[in-house]
Amino acid sequence: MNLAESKKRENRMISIFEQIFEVKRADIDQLKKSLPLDELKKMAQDRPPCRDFKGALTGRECAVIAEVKFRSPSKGLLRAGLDPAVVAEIYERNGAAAISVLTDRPFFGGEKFYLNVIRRTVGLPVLRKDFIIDSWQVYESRMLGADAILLIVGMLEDRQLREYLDLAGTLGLAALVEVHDHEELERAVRANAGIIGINNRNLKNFITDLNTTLELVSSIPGDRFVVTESGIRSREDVQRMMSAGITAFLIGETLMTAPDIGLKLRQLLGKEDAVS
Ligand SMILES: O=C(O)c1ccccc1NCC(=O)[C@H](O)[C@H](O)COP(=O)(O)O
Repeated sequence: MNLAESKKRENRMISIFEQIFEVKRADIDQLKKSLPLDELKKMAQDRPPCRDFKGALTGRECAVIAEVKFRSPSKGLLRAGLDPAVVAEIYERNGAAAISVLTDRPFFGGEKFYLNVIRRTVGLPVLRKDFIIDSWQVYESRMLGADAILLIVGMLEDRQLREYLDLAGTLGLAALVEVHDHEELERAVRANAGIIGINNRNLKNFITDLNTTLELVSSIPGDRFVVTESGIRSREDVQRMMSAGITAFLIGETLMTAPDIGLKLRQLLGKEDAVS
């Protein structure tokens, strides 16, 4: 790809990222009208306690957060005709530590109700993977049955990041705070994020590069838990990250496009012989 082509691609991708933001904003404004915050807060309070997301990841040599992701802006359709609960059950049976669920419909083919359905099917903690840009969505995540939420630093101001982190904590939700470069990492650390996800995917041009994790990991204080996200394709990729001290991996596309999802997960975990 020459420079002009790469610039063109980046501009096209930025516009998708902006579109995601606009669609979310409009969606939330609409939802707030049909479900006022006070009502939502009551519904969120009535939920059973959250499962321990961080606890599920710690103490393992290799913990995979396996993602239920049917399509993506970068790759289009990843998998059709599979029940999300069946996918989650395969993940649990084959050694996943937690499940990540895309709840965005227009760009990722997800649904909010998947959270509850999956949580009732498996015993693992469930991460809501969406674009959180309003505190309303933090309450909504709790109401929908999430045990953890994703906060993307690049989409939030410092004030929002702190507010949503505090709110998540108050509601019993864990927060995976996602960064892609040094500046975002510094902001996440300053905001006191306990679980930091390094996204190997550049959300402006969608290029994935595992070196992103290798470059950032040494700047993360030792008291924070690190997850590497996106672009992990093989056991070799996992081992490369493990040599840098990474023990937790968020993996979507590689699992969702595998002919045998359970086998692929076992291979990534280095347990090819496990019973499916
Ligand atoms: O996956 C995309 O194309 C994408 C595009 C724009 C914003 C976010 C995107 N993905 C969300 C994720 O963070 C991934 O689903 C997750 O890290 C897993 O990545 P992968 O294993 O590469 O599917």
